[in-house]
Amino acid sequence: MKSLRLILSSEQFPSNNNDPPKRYSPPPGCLPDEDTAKICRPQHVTPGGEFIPEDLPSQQESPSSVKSSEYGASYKGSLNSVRTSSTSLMHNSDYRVLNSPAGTFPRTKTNNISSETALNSANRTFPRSKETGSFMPSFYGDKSNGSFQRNQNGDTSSSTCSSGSGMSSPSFNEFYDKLYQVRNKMNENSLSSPQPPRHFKKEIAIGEGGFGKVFKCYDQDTGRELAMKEVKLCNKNKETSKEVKALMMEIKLLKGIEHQRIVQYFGCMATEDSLCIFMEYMAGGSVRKEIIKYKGLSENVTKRYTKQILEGLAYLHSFVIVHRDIKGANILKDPSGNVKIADFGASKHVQAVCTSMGLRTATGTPYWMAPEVINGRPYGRRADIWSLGATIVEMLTTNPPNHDLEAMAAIFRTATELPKYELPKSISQTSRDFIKLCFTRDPKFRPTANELLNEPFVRDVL
Ligand SMILES: Nc1ncnc2c1ncn2[C@@H]1O[C@H](COP(=O)(O)OP(=O)(O)OP(=O)(O)O)[C@@H](O)[C@H]1O
Repeated sequence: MKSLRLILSSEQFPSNNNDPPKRYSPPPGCLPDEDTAKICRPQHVTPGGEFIPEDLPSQQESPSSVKSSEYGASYKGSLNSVRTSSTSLMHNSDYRVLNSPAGTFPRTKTNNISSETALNSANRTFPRSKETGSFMPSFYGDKSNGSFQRNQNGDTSSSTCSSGSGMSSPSFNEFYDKLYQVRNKMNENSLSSPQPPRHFKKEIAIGEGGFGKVFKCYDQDTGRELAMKEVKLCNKNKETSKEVKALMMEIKLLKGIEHQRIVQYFGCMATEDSLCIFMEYMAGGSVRKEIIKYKGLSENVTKRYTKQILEGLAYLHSFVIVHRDIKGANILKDPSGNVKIADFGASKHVQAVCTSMGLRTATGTPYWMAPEVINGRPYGRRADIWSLGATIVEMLTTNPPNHDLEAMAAIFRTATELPKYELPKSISQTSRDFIKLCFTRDPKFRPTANELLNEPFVRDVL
């Protein structure tokens, strides 16, 4: 087992892409000891794959009272480590096995990624390969698809497991119990959360993503305006129905996530030929549009948005939800110029629906993605922090790091090197330091959202 642990830890960051394939799973028949099992245990609690075991706060915080010093881990000293590339304080284990498709990947090869059009078409979400869960060539093998459930005895268990047995340690059950509580809390919240419209009028299309169009809608019973993401259902089959059901379940639960920095889901509806997801209408459109319109944002606006994104992330993370696709296009503005995080939790299901219909949903790029995500390695909430760093670069310069590279080249660069970007000369050292913190290569040393909220870059922003 010791040797297995060594393999596991040596896998964290490949120094060389030519390294031979490595696997997370122990050899057949091998029972994992507790540490190994911790890493190999199927980690996703929901079919959505957003709940990923890691160090939960000893007392799960109330979703409405996210406080700093969450999750026990501290990154203190990591700014120094960023600056000096030397050692940092150790965090508690922050490894998770990611089982589900996630993130972004190139659909088409663009010859000129630096062109606005190329980047726009390339910044959509893409399901990774089911087989590998990785954006890198499939070196790393094994991914499980754990889904969280309680058995009749009230024990928590996972429906599938990549490494087999050894899963009955009390601490695992304790851990899954905590997640179960979080899930229940969401469930409770969702009962009192806003409902989808019963009668509505579809208005103009306000945007289009990789999976369908987004329309403005008018609720004919209440007079409120909403946004509706419509995914066309064609070539339906059994698998499609299953995925649609899973999506609807997930949205029902995600309705329980209510926060001023999060775009509210209202519900979901499936008709014969389409699937509609109702959410809060954000009249200001996406930050991506603002970036393009104004050819980048000022440092002050960037700080303000960053603080608000961090507040939203801290809240999502308190539910152990990893967004996995933080980027300008998923940050939406309300009429007063405040931003909220959109598109969390459901995109994987939407991808699954489209994939089940044989649609090529592959879009997007990995420019915002953390190295551990690209490598198909265990990842968690800190992957969102890396993407936030890329989003800050996007806000300040109009493009994420490595945008001058073709998507595949960018994948390799992110997997092996620090991201390349050039900030305007006028940008302060405080901002530069903050971005570097987000780009802390080792997720163990990367700060959490709550920790970042105490950084000078955002601390005093009103
Ligand atoms: N709730 C909303 N309110 C207002 N506009 C929205 C809302 N949701 C989405 N939009 C607009 O629709 C556009 C497309 O959104 P969508 O989530 O479908 O795609 P995306 O995030 O740009 O790409 P992908 O989902 O493929 O990664 C957004 O960029 C935004 O301009």
